[in-house]
Amino acid sequence: MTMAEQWKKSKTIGIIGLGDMGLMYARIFSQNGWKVVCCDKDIYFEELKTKYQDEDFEVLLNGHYVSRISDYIIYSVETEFIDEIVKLYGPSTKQFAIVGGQTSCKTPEIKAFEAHLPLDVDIISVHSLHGPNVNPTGQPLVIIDHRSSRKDSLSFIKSLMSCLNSKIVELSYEEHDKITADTQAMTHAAFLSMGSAWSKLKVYPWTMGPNKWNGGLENVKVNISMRIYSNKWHVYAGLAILNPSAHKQIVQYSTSATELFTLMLDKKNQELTDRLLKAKEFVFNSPSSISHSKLLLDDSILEKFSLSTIHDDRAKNMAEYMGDEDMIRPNSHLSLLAIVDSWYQLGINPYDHMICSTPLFRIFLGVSEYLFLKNDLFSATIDAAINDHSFRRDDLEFVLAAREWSTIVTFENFNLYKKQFELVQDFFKPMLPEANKIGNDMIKCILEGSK
Ligand SMILES: NC(=O)C1=CN([C@@H]2O[C@H](COP(=O)(O)OP(=O)(O)OC[C@H]3O[C@@H](n4cnc5c(N)ncnc54)[C@H](OP(=O)(O)O)[C@@H]3O)[C@@H](O)[C@H]2O)C=CC1
Ligand SMILES: O=C(O)C(=O)Cc1ccc(O)cc1
Repeated sequence: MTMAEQWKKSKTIGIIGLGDMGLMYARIFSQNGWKVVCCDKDIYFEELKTKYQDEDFEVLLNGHYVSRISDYIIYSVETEFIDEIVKLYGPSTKQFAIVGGQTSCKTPEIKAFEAHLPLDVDIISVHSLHGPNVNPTGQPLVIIDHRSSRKDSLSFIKSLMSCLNSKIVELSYEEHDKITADTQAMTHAAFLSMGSAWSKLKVYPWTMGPNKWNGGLENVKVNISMRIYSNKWHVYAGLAILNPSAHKQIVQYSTSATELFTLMLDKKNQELTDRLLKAKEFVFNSPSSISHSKLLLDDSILEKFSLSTIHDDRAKNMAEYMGDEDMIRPNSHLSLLAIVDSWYQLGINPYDHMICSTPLFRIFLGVSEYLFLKNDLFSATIDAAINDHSFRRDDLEFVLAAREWSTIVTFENFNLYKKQFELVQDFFKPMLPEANKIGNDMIKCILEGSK
């Protein structure tokens, strides 16, 4: 019998926190032959026991029961509460077990483990860089071997994780937080701000008719923003507020959006063009970027993923029929210009982080790349930014929203984050199930195309 087979027979995997990610892990591990025990809060015990009675994993009363019998325990709980939860159950950890977490930000998680776990316990943490509705196959999975005193601890965790078929990336917790601040924090700031702006304007952008918010790039903005607002607020709050490296990136994003918008208002065409060309050169044409293959996310692939009931062919026909020469109005794409400007201002080469990126980050980079490298689109965008006022109100709300999010994160205000997030979420609530379906199809199509 191989070591992997022996571990499968002899080891118990414990999961504390049976929410979206905990459930995904519990299902995959148990369906692959591992013995899995899980829990959520004590108060949900009866409900969850009944709900999951036909699953291959077992639900226990609470984290004490899970901890005392498990050889590897994964805390899959809100980042904000990791310290108090590890403090509560950590002392019940089985002797010589291994403990890890799934939280999106590793500094508080590792600090909690160091503070509250017995010294005989090894610490090996994980982070699947995708949401619960994405197939883990081929997606990055970070493993952080922070403290292992036994030679086969890491091999055991890798053997367990191999059933996810993800791409394993080994990092320290500091490297993890630095990279995810560069990738996730700014990506989320952008899409959160788009959603906030639309909700302030009280528009569902996909209903605006054939010539506004129409086409592949707009579909990406809408679908990803809706996807983020379908998720739980604490996921985004935790990784933005608690990651020591993330604040600077989020503030830079709002500063870039403000400064670019000011150049547009002042009609400083040359200054805007020069600034964007410098950013373009740095992000897409520097020697290290050129060595990375481009994502080539084509507008035409994305056209069909619209929430609108008017599809693009019909939209074009209708615009022609109505004699609208311009058809789809060029957008200033402020949200995309601002992300590339932010990378440039912070000296971040986004391609360096590809091995450790989430699907949303890759898609955001892919559409930004498309905008900047397709010359006619790039110049039409700058022209629209200066001369076309049809997106001015949207851009103004977008800038205000970006600044609002950056202030909330800077002041580390979880309460305000929750309120602001849920206000927008409520506005879009009726559309979220449909948006999620289309978003999933879009992401699946893009990920399959990029393999
Ligand atoms: N969703 C995503 O896309 C991803 C999330 N992550 C990270 O994974 C972690 C879990 O996220 P996710 O599954 O989405 O969030 P969920 O809110 O769905 O799951 C967290 C669960 O932990 C429960 N919980 C809280 N306190 C305790 C406790 N004392 N004992 C047992 N369970 C407890 C929560 O209960 P209650 O709701 O009552 O508080 C909730 O059911 C987070 O840190 C997140 O940042 C990582 C990758 C992707
Ligand atoms: O892809 C994204 O950025 C998501 O929104 C899903 C997500 C959220 C939190 C994580 O820690 C990892 C992935």
